[in-house]
Amino acid sequence: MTYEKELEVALLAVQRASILTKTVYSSHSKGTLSKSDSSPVTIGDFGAQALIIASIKHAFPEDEVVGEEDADDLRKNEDERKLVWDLVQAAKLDDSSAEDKIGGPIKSVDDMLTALDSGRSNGGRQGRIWALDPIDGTKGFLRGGQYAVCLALMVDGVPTVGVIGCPNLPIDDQAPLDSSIGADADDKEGKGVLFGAVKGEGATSRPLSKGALQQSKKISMKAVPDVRQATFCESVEAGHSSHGDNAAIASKLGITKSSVRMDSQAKYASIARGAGDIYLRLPVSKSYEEKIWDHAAGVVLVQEAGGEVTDAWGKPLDFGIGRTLKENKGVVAAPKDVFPQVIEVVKEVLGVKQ
Ligand SMILES: Nc1ncnc2c1ncn2[C@@H]1O[C@H](COP(=O)(O)O)[C@@H](O)[C@H]1OP(=O)(O)O
Ligand SMILES: [Mg+2]
Repeated sequence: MTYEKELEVALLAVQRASILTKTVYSSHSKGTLSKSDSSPVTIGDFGAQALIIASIKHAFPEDEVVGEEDADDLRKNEDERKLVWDLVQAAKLDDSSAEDKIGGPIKSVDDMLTALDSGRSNGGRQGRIWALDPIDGTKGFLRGGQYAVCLALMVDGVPTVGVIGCPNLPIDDQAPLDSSIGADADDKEGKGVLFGAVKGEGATSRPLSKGALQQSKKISMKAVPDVRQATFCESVEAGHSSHGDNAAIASKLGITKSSVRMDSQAKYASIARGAGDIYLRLPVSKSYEEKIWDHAAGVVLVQEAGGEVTDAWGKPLDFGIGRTLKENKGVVAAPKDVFPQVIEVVKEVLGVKQ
């Protein structure tokens, strides 16, 4: 198998960071830091990014990382720095040989800040670059809903390895999907999934709490013989994806079931394992540029599970031009057999609006 070590390191790194996020999620304050309401951040975001970058740099020192966060705030604020350091020290895998593969614990506060700051790559078309969202769907995280820890390796601008940790999704790949799925504060038995995929090698899921590679099961998208029966997923936040356009598209496709709303790349993961079928993310603001870390891992997962992903005009997503998908608008993901039908209707609905 190609990229075997990359997949293993990414799975272990995301597993360890997910353990960290779960402790923050179950705390009363959810680690909220006083930043903007539109783009919230928690101590969990900083801790998870530091742990994951330290893992990558241990295994692949030459690789670059595009990470959502940096260490500027923690360098200025001693109290926040201490909170994150305590979190980072406490997050450990059960298995010490697995810990060794990702470099063991971070040794000092300085090493933590250096790791956190190593996510400043500008991305690009050449070489090996990881895209990292330590907590994707922070609004869902704060609301007590879905969130995801997302990591992808891009090789020459192409998402090639994708790993997503979803602490609040049911382990059961077949569990019926609705907007309230897993959205309870309890850390119930049966929750927490770790998804992985390598280009050309397929996609898998396994319980997040026992991340042994042997436990992985192959996942694939569901066949959709009649698009009218499809389940479509969209953002909870109306500011991230136009609920109106999504509804118009569903109605033109003859879909009568209401949408499943969930935060984060848990949507990509859910359709990849056939719990849902279609993911629509239609632009609300003309100026917003989607970030590569919000999509790279999800795209590998869906492609490897038998799906197709493009922007709202049917253009391939271009991950090779920097930290954002600036040449694309919106995202549409669906199983290959119904994709042409879906994208035609998306273009029709958006075209009518122009
Ligand atoms: N106007 C916007 N359009 C699309 N996505 C957005 C917009 N503003 C923020 N986001 C991003 O959407 C992601 C969450 O998506 P979802 O709705 O699928 O949960 C977040 O990473 C968030 O970025 P940020 O973390 O910078 O706020
Ligand atoms: Mg995000």
